[in-house]
Amino acid sequence: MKFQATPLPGVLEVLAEPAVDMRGRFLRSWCEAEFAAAGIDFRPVQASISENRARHTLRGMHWQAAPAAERKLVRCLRGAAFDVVIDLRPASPTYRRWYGITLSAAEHNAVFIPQGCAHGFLTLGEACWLEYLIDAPHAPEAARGLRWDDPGISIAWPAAPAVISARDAAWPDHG
Ligand SMILES: Cc1cn([C@H]2C[C@H](O)[C@@H](COP(=O)(O)OP(=O)(O)O[C@H]3O[C@H](C)C(=O)[C@H](O)[C@H]3O)O2)c(=O)[nH]c1=O
Repeated sequence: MKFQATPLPGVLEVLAEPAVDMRGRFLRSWCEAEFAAAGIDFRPVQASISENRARHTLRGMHWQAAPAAERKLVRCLRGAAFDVVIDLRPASPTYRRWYGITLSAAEHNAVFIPQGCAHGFLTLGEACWLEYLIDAPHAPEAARGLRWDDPGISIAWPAAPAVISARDAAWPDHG
């Protein structure tokens, strides 16, 4: 796997290096040693799958408050999604900046999200599934969010959401 920096410090695109033969592809989706060699101490304790039926389903923008903060590796297992990370680390030079990346099952690219960043995505087709590898146990009481169309963040989504949960539609601006 290859690790590519993004404009947000610590947010990385992780590119697969599939072994391709006449049967198909085999690719390493996570490797403690390869992450460590890239300077990333990432040991997941939870793997989750987000199955989304409709095109332009939006989930986000979420993060977990300390001490339940998470590092996440997110990839698309089916279809494609516009995936967005927002830097919410006050000491970061890119504080309150966002970065978007298209994740697809065809590319098998992934995005590594450090602690202190909000995450969300918009599906780009029907039947879009994403997999999360997370390095902290789920803590519902630590869930935090900001609205997907926060004017102070101004994410350039490819489309408005057609499907969004009431909770996600009701998050406040980040202020
Ligand atoms: C997030 C999470 C949820 N769950 C259970 C709890 C609920 O019974 C169910 C759905 O949870 P929720 O509605 O919070 O899921 P999303 O709205 O998709 O939230 C996620 O989507 C955004 C885009 C994220 O980046 C986060 O991983 C996460 O906030 O899965 C778990 O068991 N473990 C988990 O880590």
